[in-house]
Amino acid sequence: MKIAIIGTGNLGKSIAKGLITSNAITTLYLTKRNLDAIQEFDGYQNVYLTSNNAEAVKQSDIIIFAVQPAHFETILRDIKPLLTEKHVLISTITGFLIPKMEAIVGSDQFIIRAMPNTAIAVGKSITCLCSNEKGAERIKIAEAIFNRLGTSIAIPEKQMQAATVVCASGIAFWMRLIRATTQAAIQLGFEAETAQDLAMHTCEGAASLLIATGNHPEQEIDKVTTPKGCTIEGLNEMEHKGLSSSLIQGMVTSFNKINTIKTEQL
Ligand SMILES: NC(=O)C1=CN([C@@H]2O[C@H](COP(=O)(O)OP(=O)(O)OC[C@H]3O[C@@H](n4cnc5c(N)ncnc54)[C@H](O)[C@@H]3O)[C@@H](O)[C@H]2O)C=CC1
Ligand SMILES: O=C(O)[C@@H]1CCC=N1
Repeated sequence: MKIAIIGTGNLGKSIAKGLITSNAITTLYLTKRNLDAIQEFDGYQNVYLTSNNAEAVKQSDIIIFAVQPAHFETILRDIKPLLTEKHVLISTITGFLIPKMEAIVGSDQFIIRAMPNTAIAVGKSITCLCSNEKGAERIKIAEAIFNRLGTSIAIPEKQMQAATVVCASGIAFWMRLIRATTQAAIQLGFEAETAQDLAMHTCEGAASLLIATGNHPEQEIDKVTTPKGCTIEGLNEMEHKGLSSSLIQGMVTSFNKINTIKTEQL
């Protein structure tokens, strides 16, 4: 696959790492205005670094946009004359709706929106996808790419904002939980490095159990909570302090914020 990433920042770099590691590319063009920050990709076979978006678009079939929302419209207008029937446009841009993209490049383009997260760098992103009518003909290509870099799921565009909070921002939420459990482990006597190992592998184990079994979290909790034991004592104390409520309220607040920000201000 000949892929270009337009805007190789935090997310673009994560996607690039995933694509390179999984050998998913024939050629990969990475664009950024200042190339200093992406020199780590210099020297990989068939990976080209450039600040010339037009060049990257001309040389590629699949164009993944990962710029800040405020920059996207200008970039789309600039590359519009270069688009041909080979191009599939995949936008990761938060809050930039398909009708707005169609108004710029036309509804006859293959347009897909993807909401991955930074775990794409290690092939573990859950990526939500939606497309315009034309793009539905190419959604399989997007699924093929993102399934190599984790798991993908097709959703209606109206759920993309919620997917952003749950999956993209979700990485930050889970990191904070891992950090908090690490701090607790240190207080309980582990060295910092060991404490983090214990916290992150336990987190991975919990998620893997649910993925492998399809069980509900409470089924797995029931297996751990010995009557009158330490687990239920700790769990109930966390709930008295508002653990579940705090997470739910935080995510709803995050969602409300996304819905109030105009694309130009994001
Ligand atoms: N960071 C994340 O975890 C996620 C981000 N997103 C979306 O992805 C987009 C990018 O987010 P980040 O990577 O966090 O932002 P970022 O600011 O780290 O990266 C954007 C990159 O685009 C480059 N850029 C700006 N103008 C350009 C141009 N004209 N040509 C080429 N490159 C240009 C910038 O130099 C920068 O490196 C945003 O729209 C965000 O909503 C979506 C899901 C997750
Ligand atoms: O925090 C943000 O607004 C963006 C959207 C998802 C990840 N970063």
